[in-house]
Order: sequence, then structure tokens, then C-alpha cells
Amino acid sequence: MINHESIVLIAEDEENSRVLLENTLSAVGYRVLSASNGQEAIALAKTCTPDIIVSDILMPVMDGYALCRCIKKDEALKQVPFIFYTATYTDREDEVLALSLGADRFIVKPVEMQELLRIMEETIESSSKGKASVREPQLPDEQLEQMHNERLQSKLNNKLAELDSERKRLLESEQRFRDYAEASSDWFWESDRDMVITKITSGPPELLFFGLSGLAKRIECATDPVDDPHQGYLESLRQKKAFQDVILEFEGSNQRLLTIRFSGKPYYDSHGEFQGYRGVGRDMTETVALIHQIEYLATHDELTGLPNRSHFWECLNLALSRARLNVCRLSLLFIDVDHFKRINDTLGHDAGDQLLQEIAARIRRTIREHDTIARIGSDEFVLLIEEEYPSGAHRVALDILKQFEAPILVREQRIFVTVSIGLSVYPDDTQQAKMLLSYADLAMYRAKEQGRNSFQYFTDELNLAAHEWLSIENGLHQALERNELFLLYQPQIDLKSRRLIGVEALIRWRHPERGLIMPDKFIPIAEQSGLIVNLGRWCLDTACRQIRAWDSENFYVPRVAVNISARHVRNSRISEDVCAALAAHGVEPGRIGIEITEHTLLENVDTISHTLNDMHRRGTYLALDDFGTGYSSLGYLKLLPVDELKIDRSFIRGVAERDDDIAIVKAVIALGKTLGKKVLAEGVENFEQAGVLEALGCDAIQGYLVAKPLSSVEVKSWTAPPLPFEEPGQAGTVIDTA
Ligand SMILES: Nc1nc2c(ncn2[C@@H]2O[C@@H]3COP(=O)(O)O[C@H]4[C@@H](O)[C@H](n5cnc6c(=O)[nH]c(N)nc65)O[C@@H]4COP(=O)(O)O[C@H]3[C@H]2O)c(=O)[nH]1
Repeated sequence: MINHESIVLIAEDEENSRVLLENTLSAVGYRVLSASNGQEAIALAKTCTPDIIVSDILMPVMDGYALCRCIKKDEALKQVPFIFYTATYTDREDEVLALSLGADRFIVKPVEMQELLRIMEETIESSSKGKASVREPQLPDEQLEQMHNERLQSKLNNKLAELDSERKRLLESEQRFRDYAEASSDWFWESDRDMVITKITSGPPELLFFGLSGLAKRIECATDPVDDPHQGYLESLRQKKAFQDVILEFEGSNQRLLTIRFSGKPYYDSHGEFQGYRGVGRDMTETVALIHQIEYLATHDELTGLPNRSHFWECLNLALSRARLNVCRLSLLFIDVDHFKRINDTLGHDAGDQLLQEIAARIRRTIREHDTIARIGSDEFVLLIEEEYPSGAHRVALDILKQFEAPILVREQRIFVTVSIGLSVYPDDTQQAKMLLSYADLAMYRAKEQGRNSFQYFTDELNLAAHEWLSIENGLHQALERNELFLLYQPQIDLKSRRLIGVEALIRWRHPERGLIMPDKFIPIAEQSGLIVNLGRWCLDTACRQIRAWDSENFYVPRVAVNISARHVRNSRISEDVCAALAAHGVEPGRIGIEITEHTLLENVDTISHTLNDMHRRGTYLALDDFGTGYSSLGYLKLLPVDELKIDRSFIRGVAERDDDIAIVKAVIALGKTLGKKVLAEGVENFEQAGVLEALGCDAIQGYLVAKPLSSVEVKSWTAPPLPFEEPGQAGTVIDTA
């Protein structure tokens, strides 16, 4: 049984072990004295003699062996039983030394606490009852000292060997990581806690001192915000989370665009404080370029560099979606080289390749940047043309045919090549991509049947329209040269005075074979081909010449209004063209009027306002034609120097019967009055309409009631319609003029 007065002295430097022993021994009734080394233990033992000493061996200042030797040399303490309790000095030699020093027991950790308690109790009991004699040192002190030193040396050697092997292990591990790092194309970077990159092992030097969040601005944003890498990366930084394989584009030195793959994870100090990010990066620029090259090779024809058949399908489907969305036409041109096989067989394949490259280059020359060209077979090319009128496509077809008028030089031989072209048009022929291609292919065969070196549309109507279009376009060039064009003049009168205030010049074409052609047949074609500007100049010149001629015949026409197309107005030289015509015939500026449609104004208001102001400043009278059909912004109307609003014929037709037409006409007249502009109604055909317009306060009218378009001679014998505007025997319409 433990004597409750028993004092145990523990010598142990390792705090946890010491506290464990203290608690255990106190719990079973020992009075415990604790020391963290031999020296402290001696001091304690001298003040209060313990009943037993339990000591570790490896301790700072004074180890367990030295403690035991001191105790055994001390007359007052040498009978105190001594137990070594060790975890490090565990060799047989250690036990021999311990017991030789006079220790009672040598216990190697770990040992069950119960077992330790039993041994301690047994040792105290035998020493107190004198059952066992006090253990004395077994060897002379010098020998013990030598043994002690040997043990220490041996332990030191062991420790050194251990440290050495640890160092080797660390070196090996470091070398391993260095090898990994050097073998890898990744580079390493580190940021400070402000997320500024402060270290980088290699990689783009521009990254040094760059903020991590700043890099996000350089990330290509995905179209889908759900997997937008930009946002994900920034969110990781905000939450100080790791991020992996973020792809970003970075402008390196010489403005070279680099693509970088970037991964990082936060790191912390021993207190868990965030210190920054560490990570790896990799230059992906070459890989990305390679991917692009692979993509390019997969989608392009090697010989000509044009998109290949599979890529063409993609382009076609995309173009069809666009055409559907923009409600416009899409023309597909199928181009096949005539007799290519024969040429190829005769010249050999290398020459054939050269020929195809030149053919591709010539076709490419005819198209605009946004048109698509592809090579879909050995001698088959396709072209996609997105345009409202198929005329654009057949002009391109003609251009292509023209490109092959000159021979191709291959190996110093002049080779004459022709092509046959088939055209199909979305949505006129079909709405399906596959059919569009087949129809163009079929049309191309028809072109071959017609003798090659020509083009054919898939449908007869388009074929006719296209050829008609072309014949008008070609004819117009000659019409200008051969004086086939002439002007008619339609009088305009003031409603109050019934006097002639001017005439509108309307163009006509006397075609040598087709007879008289009206402007709606050829003006849109002239617009498309660009001839409209020449036509406009011709009209201005003819109108001025006519004014001068009437003047010389003593017939006074105050003003001649000329229709000018949008294309001509956009061309800022219109102002000079007017001046040139006036100057050529000595006509005052106010006697020429320019009519532009409301649509022209709306589509180009910013670009043409300068031109209009210029013309107005020089005295030209400006009228806005077809007014009411384009919903002009009142803001523009106020700012632009327009003198007259011409109410469109479509509103005048119903002005005597339809409430809505009356309302519109009334509103336009009110608007004109408010803005200080004259209002002229066009297309007035009967007395009723004229009466209503007069009652509503319209300034002037033009139309069959006043006169049909007349020749310059007829104008001279024109007389104003009778006053008032009532058909004989008919009562005037009652209208609310409020
Ligand atoms: N039903 C009906 N029609 C009437 C009446 N009074 C006049 N018209 C017709 O209405 C058109 C008025 O010309 P616009 O609105 O400028 O419309 C013109 C104008 O936009 C364009 N145009 C005519 N001449 C030229 C020109 O020299 N240059 C340009 N760029 N366009 C021109 O062609 C369009 C058609 O000209 P035209 O066939 O000469 O047709 C003329 C004229 O003959 C009427 O009471 N009833």
C-alpha cells in the first residue's frame, strides 16, 4: 500500500510527460515534486528529501545519469531509491550504466501506468523496510564517468547520424522537386498579401509587380456568364480560395499577345494569417497558336487557303440565319471551271494546282470583305453574297466571268480558262441550305449547257429578272451617251392665287427598242449600280438648260424641282453639282429645287445635314418628298433647312373620304405652319381633294387635276384649272377645319 506521506521527485524536461506523471502520481496519493532537469532535481531533493526519484535520462543542463551520480555521492540522499524512466536511452549499455550508477530500476517507455506505479510502490516499500540494501554505485567513479561519457558520445553519434540522414533526405527531396520544376514548362510565382506578384521563377517578366485582380481584366470573357472564367477567378481571389487553370491573355513585351494558364493557392503563416498566393503558370501561346493552326488546316483548303467544304456548310448555315434575321436575300454562286479535267491532264497536276490558285485569286478579287468564298471540290468554288437585291450577285457573276477574259500564265504558257456559274437565291428558291447548294449546282449545269462561260439562275423568273436588270443597266449607260433620256415637267400651283409656282422634273427614257420606259423601272437599277449620280447630274443640267430656254422664250417658270436620290445626296459633291449646273446655264440658285425623299433624310440625317445646309445657304430650295411615309422625327425637321413638305400621294387619295387621311393631312399642314415650312400636296386628281386641301390651309398642290407631266413645249400652253375648285354642278364637301 502507498504511504500517503510518500514524496516522489520527478525529473523530466518534457512538459507533457511530466504533467502526466504528476497528475497520475498525485491522484494515487503521492506528494509530487517536479524538476525539469537534474540540477533543479538536486536542489529540490536537498530541501525536501523524497522517498523516491523517478528520472528521465536525456535532459538539458544536467542529464539523468549525472543526477543519479550526484544523488549517490550525497550522504543524505544516497539511500533514496532511484528509478530511470526513459524513452531515448534504451540500449542495453544504457541499462548497464544506469544500474552501475546505483539506480534501483531502469524502465523503458512506454509502460503501463499501473506497472510503473507497482514498481515504484515495490521499490519504496523494500527500501523503507530495509528489505533491500541501498543500491550503491557498482563501479569506481572514474569508470562510471567514462561509461557516462561513452553513452553521451554514442547518443551524440546516433543523433549526428540521424541528422545527417535527415539532411540527405531533405536534399534528395529538394533535388527531386527541383528536377520536377526544371523538367516542367511551368513557372512559379508568389504574391504578397496585397495580391501583388512579388516573385516569379521565369515566365513573362512583365507579370512581376502586377496585381492578381488586374490580370482578370485581360481574361477573354466567355459569352456565357455562367462559366465566365473572369468572374470565377475574381470570386476565388475575393474569397481567398485556390483557382486552377485560368486562361488569360497578357500583352508581353513588343506588344506580343501571350496566352497564359494560371493556377494559385493561398498560403498562411504559422498563426493562420493569410500571406498571399503561390502558384504555377504556363505559357500557352504556342499551344493556342498550334490549336488555331490545326483548326485552320481542318477548315481550309491547303492549295488555295480558302475555306473547305465542311467549313463552307458552317458559313452557309450562319449566313442563312443572318438572312432570316435581317429579312434579306442570300445568293449562292456555284462556280465550276470549264474543261478543267482536260487542262489538268494536258498540263500535269502541278500546273493544274497553279492554275487553281490563280483561279481562286481571281474570284477572290471580285468579292467584298464580308462575302464568303470556299473551294468545295477540285475545280468547284462557291460564293455567298448577302444582299437585298439579287442584282448584287449577278453583278459579281459578271465580274467573275470578266476576270477570265485575260489568259492565265502557267509555266510560260498562256492558258485561257472560262467558268460556268449557277446561282440560287434564298428565300426565292428555297429556305434550306442543302437545296440552295443543289439548286446552284443544277443552275451551273444549265450554264454549261448554254455553252459555258456564262451564268444562270436556278429559277426562270430570277433568270429573266436578272437578265432584264442587266440589259437595263447596260442600256442606261448608252441612254446617257445617246440622249435617250428626257424630262417632263409637272406644274405646281399656289392654292390661294392659282398661279404657277414651279414644276417638278420627271425623267423618262425613250428606249430605241422597248419604247418609253418609266422611272420606276430604271431608277432602282441606277441606284444599285451607282449610275444614279450621273443621272442626277444630267437632270440638274437639263433642268437648268430648260429654265434658260424658257427664259429666252419669255416664258417664266419660277422654279424647277429635281429629284435627287439618297446615294447622290450622301455623296457630298451634290452641292457642287447643283452649283455647276446653275453656273453652266447662268441660272439663279433659287430657281432650282431639290427633292429628296423623307426616307433619304431619315437614313442619313447626320451625314447629309451638312450637305443640305450648304445647298440651302447657296440659295437652293429644298423639298421633302413623300412626306408622311417615313415618320420623321420632329427634332430633325426643326433643325434641317427644308423649305417644303410634300404630302405623299397615298394620303391625298383618300383625303376627301377617309377620316384617317384627313387627320394626317391636317397634322402635316399644322406641322408645316408651326415649323415655318410650305406644304404641297402631290397627286391631287380631283376638285374634291383640292377643295379639302384648300379648306385645310394647304399652300400648294400638284397632280393630274393641275396637269399631267408635260413636255417643255406643253408647259408653255398650260393653263391653271378653273376657280373655285368645284366640278360644275357639285356642292363642295363640308369639312371640319378646326
Ligand atoms: N397617280 C397619280 N400619279 C401622279 C399624279 N401626279 C403626279 N403623279 C406621278 O407621281 C410621281 C411623282 O413623282 P415622285 O413622287 O417624285 O416619284 C418619282 C421619283 O421618285 C422618281 N423619279 C422620277 N424622275 C426622277 C429623276 O429624275 N430622278 C430621280 N432620282 N428620281 C426620279 O420616280 C418616281 C415616279 O415618277 P413618275 O412615274 O414620273 O411619277 C410621278 C408623277 O407622274 C396624280 O395626280 N396621280
